[in-house]
Amino acid sequence: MSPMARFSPVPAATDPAIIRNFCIIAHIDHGKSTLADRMLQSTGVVEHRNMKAQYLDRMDIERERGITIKSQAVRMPWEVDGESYALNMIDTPGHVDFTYEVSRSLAACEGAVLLVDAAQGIEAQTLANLYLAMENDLTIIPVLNKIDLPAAQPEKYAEELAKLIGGDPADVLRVSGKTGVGVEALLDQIVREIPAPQGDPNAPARAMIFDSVYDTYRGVVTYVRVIDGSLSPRERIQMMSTRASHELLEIGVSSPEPTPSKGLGVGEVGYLITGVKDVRLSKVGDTVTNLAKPAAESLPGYADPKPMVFSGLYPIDGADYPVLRDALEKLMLNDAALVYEPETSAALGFGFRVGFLGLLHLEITRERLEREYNLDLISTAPNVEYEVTLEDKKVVTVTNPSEYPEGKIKEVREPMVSATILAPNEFVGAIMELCQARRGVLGGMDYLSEDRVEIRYRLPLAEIVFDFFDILKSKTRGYASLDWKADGEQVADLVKVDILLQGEQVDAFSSITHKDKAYSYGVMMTGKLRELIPRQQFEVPIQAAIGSRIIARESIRAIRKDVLAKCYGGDISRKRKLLEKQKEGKKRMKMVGRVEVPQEAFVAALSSDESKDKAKK
Ligand SMILES: Nc1nc2c(ncn2[C@@H]2O[C@H](COP(=O)(O)OP(=O)(O)OP(=O)(O)O)[C@@H](O)[C@H]2O)c(=O)[nH]1
Repeated sequence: MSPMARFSPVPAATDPAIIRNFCIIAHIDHGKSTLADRMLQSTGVVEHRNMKAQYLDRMDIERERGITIKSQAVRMPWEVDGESYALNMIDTPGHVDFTYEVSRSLAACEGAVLLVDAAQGIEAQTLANLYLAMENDLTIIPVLNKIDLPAAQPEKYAEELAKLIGGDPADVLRVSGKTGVGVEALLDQIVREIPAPQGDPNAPARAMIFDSVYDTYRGVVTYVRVIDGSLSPRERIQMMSTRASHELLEIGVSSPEPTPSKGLGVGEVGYLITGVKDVRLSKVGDTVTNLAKPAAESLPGYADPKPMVFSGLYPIDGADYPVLRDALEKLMLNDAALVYEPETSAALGFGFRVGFLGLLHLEITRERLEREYNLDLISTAPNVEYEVTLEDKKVVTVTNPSEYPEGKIKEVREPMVSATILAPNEFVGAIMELCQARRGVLGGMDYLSEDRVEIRYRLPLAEIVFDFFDILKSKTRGYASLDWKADGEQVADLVKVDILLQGEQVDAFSSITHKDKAYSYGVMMTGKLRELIPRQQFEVPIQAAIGSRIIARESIRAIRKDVLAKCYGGDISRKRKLLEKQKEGKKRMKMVGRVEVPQEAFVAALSSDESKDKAKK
């Protein structure tokens, strides 16, 4: 059958009975975006010749890295037994940093396609997403993808999947997003199994915002799912959390290009444009209602995304500070999860302390700043947020090691996560060893099948957020998968390690670490700096210290050479020339006390190898 054979136009007035709202949930790389592409083709909304891989991933970075960052919603027509239906598909991101996007998308659906790679089986985010879908009472359609792969084991994994959600392995659909096999049967199944949306068409309008995106030409485009009532163009709407009202300039559906419509009714998914310029005014999780006839109660919202990782961003060239400030302001219009505030560092000058959802979010933001705004940036070593209680009971929140209070400290609390790791049995020992070394506490262990195990640990966020996943992957030959979520905080034995150059503290290198790891951080950093800082006219001691106690020490020997030595002839103009030349070179140096530190030393010392690996992915 040709891809166009089953095409029928989107029905004009959408009766909720023919609407199906669904999302595709999966572990990263199990093929969501590829399957979404194939559905767009099968339903005829994207013609074959216009098709490009990952149609819905519009940002350059998304395409290059092959990952989905922003969710998208598309409406597709589909016919079953001679009846026309409107399917709203919401594509969701898969990386753990963006879990909050998944939960928002789920709340807009009645059903979810649970996609599992037929060559990999269930992974940690398969479970995490499945649990999220179950919490939202969604109908789950289990599907094995990539059955075209020679390594696919559909029988084995159908059984695993059926056992997990309760059902018959024969009911697990088998598809290939690559070849298109089984995709039409899946679309039929979506129509048959996922319930039509229910809502009161005569009630005051209530629509839930599940995404909002900044567009340079159109301002903020807000994606909503209508629960009750309807919204029409030109009416005034109200955001229920802030009571702010706006005029609806345009309303429509994405199919997949934005197509204006006469309105959106119960169960429909579409977009709104109000001329608002800041995504924070169109908050995800908020309820949109009609200003003239407002709803009494808003829909249950979801939590605001909370930044987990903080890092200082500094322009290498101090003159770029205003460019960085404007760039962050613009990025924030499009990224409600990004938070920042100005900060100054004695070593690095003026910059910003920025909060991110995770390391991938940090890397992507930094890359966008450098690429889209032509900036060269130094990012300081990332850290989590600590809560410090002083002897006088005052509580200080620390997102930057240099803010760590000097006074008498009663206790320090650090954020914790509960982590789930899935791996083949043979790696249990290696995984436990790693988690133990990261101060983890075993929560439990379950066998999913005879050769796959789910291990649960409670760990400090700081131990898991930076290089944990890379190490886990290498210890398990790439077989383990990891998912985690925030899980309160705990009191811990933490200290601040300072790095001193010739007795002068360099704030950019300070770090908050567990007491047991302070020594190794000190040794690592002093060693790195000894390599990176050139020799000076005098000897430079490099020390690592906790308070006034020195825990590691290196030193850079002095150079003997005196630049003026060769001018003993006393020619004053030659002397001056030499000194001028030296001054030029010094411009690219930062002075820390009397020590000249080249800009590159900061960049190299602060860029950990693991973040470079991430950037390559
Ligand atoms: N052989 C084969 N490869 C597939 C199939 N579906 C996807 N792939 C490949 O699997 C990889 C990941 O696919 P994506 O569609 O980008 O995965 P995703 O789940 O959307 O990834 P995120 O958006 O990052 O969560 C790509 O290299 C695809 O080409 C399939 O049915 N068969």
